[in-house]
Amino acid sequence: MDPPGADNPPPPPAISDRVLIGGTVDPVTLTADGSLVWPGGRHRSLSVEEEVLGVDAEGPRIRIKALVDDGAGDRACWAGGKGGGGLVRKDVVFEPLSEESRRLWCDKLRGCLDSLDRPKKLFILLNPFGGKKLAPKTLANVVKPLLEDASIQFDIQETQHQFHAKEVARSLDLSKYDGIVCVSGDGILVEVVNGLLEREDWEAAIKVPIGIVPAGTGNGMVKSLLDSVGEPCTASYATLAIIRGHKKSLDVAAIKQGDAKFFSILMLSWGLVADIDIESEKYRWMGSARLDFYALQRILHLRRYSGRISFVPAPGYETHGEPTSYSGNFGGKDIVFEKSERSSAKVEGQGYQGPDVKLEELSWRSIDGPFVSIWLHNVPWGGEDIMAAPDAKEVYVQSAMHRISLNFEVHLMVF
Ligand SMILES: Nc1ncnc2c1ncn2[C@@H]1O[C@H](COP(=O)(O)OP(=O)(O)OP(=O)(O)O)[C@@H](O)[C@H]1O
Repeated sequence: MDPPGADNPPPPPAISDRVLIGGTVDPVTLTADGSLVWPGGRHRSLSVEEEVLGVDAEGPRIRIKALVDDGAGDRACWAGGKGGGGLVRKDVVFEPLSEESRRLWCDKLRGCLDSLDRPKKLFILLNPFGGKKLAPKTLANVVKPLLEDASIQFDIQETQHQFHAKEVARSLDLSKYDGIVCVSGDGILVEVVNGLLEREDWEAAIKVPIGIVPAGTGNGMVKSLLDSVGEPCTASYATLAIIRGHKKSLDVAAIKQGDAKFFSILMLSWGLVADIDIESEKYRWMGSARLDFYALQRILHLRRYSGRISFVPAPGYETHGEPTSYSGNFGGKDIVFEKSERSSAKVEGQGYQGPDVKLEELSWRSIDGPFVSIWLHNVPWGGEDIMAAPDAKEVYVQSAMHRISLNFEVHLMVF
C-alpha cells in the first residue's frame, strides 16, 4: 500500500481521542483500516487484524493484548520457552479521560475484533506422547495463554491410544466448535481427517477447519503452511495463525490397499521412507533421533522393491514414464480397476466414498521398478527439516488452520 500523502489521504479515524498513556496525555487513534496508533515508544502502532489478540477493560483502563514480531527471526523468545519464534507479547495500556470515552473505545476495539471472523470455541486434541513429548508443555506455555488472551474458549482431549483421535473426530459434536486443533505431529492430524471422513455427515464435517500446532516428530503439514508465508514453524506462529482464523483448502487422497481404505493429506510412502518410519518405532526411546539413526542403517543396507507405478501426470509432467492403459498387467498379475461409474477407492458403509472420477477416461502412464523409495507429496515439507517435494502444489496460505477439499485419489499397489 502507498504511504498516506496528498493523493492518498489517511483513512478517516474510527476513533481518536486524548488518553493517558505511558504517564502523559497523548492522542491515540484507531483508524478505519484497523490500526491503533499512538505517539512515542518503540512500537507505536498495532495492526488489530495481525497483532491484537484481545482487549480487556480494567477499571478505568483498557489493556490491549498483542503478539508482535520483534524481527528476531525464529529466535525462541516467547514465554521464556521454546517454540516462541520471533513473537513477543506486548500489552498496550491506556486510560481514557472520561467514562463515555472508555465505553466508546471498548465498543470500537471489540467491534473491530468481532468483524475479523475469528474462531470462538475450539476443540483441542493433544498427544502427550508425540515427538519429544513436549505437547503438554506447548499447550500450557504457548497455546493456552494465547487463546485465553484472544478470549477463545476451548475443550481439551488428551489422546489415550493410537486411533483415539480418529474415534473422537468420528463422534464429536461439531456444532459446538469452530475448529479442531491438533497439538501433535502429523499422525493425529491424519487420524482426525480420517475420522471426519468416516462420519455419516462427512460432507459438513470435513468443512470444519483443522488447526495444527507442531508437537510431533513429523510436523510437515504445519511447516508447509507456515513456510509458504515465510513464517517459522513454531508453536506461537501456528497458534497465532489459528487465532486469526485463516484457512486453506487441501486435497485429500483416497487410498485403497487390499481391503484397507483410508485418506491421506500429507504424503504416501512406499519403500525406504515407509520402512524408516515404521521400523524405527522400536527406537522411539531415542526421540526424533530415531529417524536419523534408522535412516542411516537402512541407507547402508538398501533394499530394492519390484513394482510398477501407474499414474495420471499433472500438467507439465506428461513426458514422465511410459503410456499405459487404465487396466493392465502389473508385475505378472492382472490387476483390473473396477469398472464403475465412480472410482474403486470406496469406503464401505457410511462416510466419504472417494472422488467421482472415471478412471478409464484418464491418461495413464507408468514407471517400472525396482524402486528404492516412492514418496508422494501433497505439500512440500515431509517434516520440519525435510523439504522432500519443493514442486509439490504450492500452499498459498497465511495459516496453520486449513480446510480440506476432496479432489484426488491414489491406488497403491504393492506386489
Ligand atoms: N496416548 C498415546 N499413547 C501412544 N500412542 C499414541 C497416544 N496418543 C496418540 N498416539 C499415537 O501417536 C502417533 C503419533 O502422533 P503424532 O501425530 O503426535 O506424532 P508424529 O509426529 O506423527 O509421530 P511421533 O509419534 O513419531 O512423534 C499417532 O499415530 C497416534 O495414533
